[in-house]
Amino acid sequence: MSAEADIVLSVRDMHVRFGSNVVLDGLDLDVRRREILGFVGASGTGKSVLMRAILGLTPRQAGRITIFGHDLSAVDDDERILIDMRMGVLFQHGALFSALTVAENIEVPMREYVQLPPKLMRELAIVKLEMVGLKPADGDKYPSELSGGMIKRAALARALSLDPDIVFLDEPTSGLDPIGAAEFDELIAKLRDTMGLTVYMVTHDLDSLFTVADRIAVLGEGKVIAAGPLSTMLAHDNAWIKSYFRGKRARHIPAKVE
Ligand SMILES: Nc1ncnc2c1ncn2[C@@H]1O[C@H](COP(=O)(O)OP(=O)(O)OP(=O)(O)O)[C@@H](O)[C@H]1O
Repeated sequence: MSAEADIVLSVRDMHVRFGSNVVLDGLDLDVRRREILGFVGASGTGKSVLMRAILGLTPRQAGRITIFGHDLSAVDDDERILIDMRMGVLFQHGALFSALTVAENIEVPMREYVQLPPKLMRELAIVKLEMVGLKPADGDKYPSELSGGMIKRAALARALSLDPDIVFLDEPTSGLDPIGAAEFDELIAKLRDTMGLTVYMVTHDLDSLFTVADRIAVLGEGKVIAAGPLSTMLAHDNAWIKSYFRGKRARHIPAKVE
């Protein structure tokens, strides 16, 4: 496979601003098939904006997004729907519908994109629940009856509803205790290994970056200022990257340097 074919998502010269606030200023990024890419940057640098712009939820002033080989500005509505079906999203805080049960939440993308008999949708929802380590009976619960970790898992099950090729995770371990966060990281790695998923993960969680990210991209001043494995970050001389990866909080974590 050529290096180009191995790129699932590429962003070129992305510009996003809100009024005079320039957030993304000529950003380039590549995401490779089956990798777990950790995306980091100081608070407010535009990580969520970039993710939302890739998903078409935030307008961009300029830039080319190519996903699964399709230039997004050149696809028609039908092609766009097929592309959207191949992308799963876990928004920060889970964002489940509170009036729906967990199983109904997982069925939302199925109802939106494919016509399936209700019984089959329920069976598929239960398969997704089991994939993320929840029990079939959890499907009948409402989000308010779940722990924080269960909400993240349920939201992940919903992101996996249509068997996507890539999932976008916005701070998936925020709000979890260290054990819960480590279990969630393990789950993401397992799903990548078993389903061949590509994972785009915005995170502030150093443990996640040290343990499951294959590559890390750092956002600063509207651009990706560094991208590579952890070893690249640990050797980088940019001041923010140095203090983030080699600062006081990082030094206790045993690094898995390649
Ligand atoms: N809809 C919007 N309208 C106006 N400004 C916005 C909008 N969305 C984001 N911004 C601005 O874009 C900038 C980047 O925000 P963003 O949420 O992407 O940061 P982030 O890197 O994800 O931060 P954090 O790590 O704190 O979540 C901020 O200055 C924010 O105020």
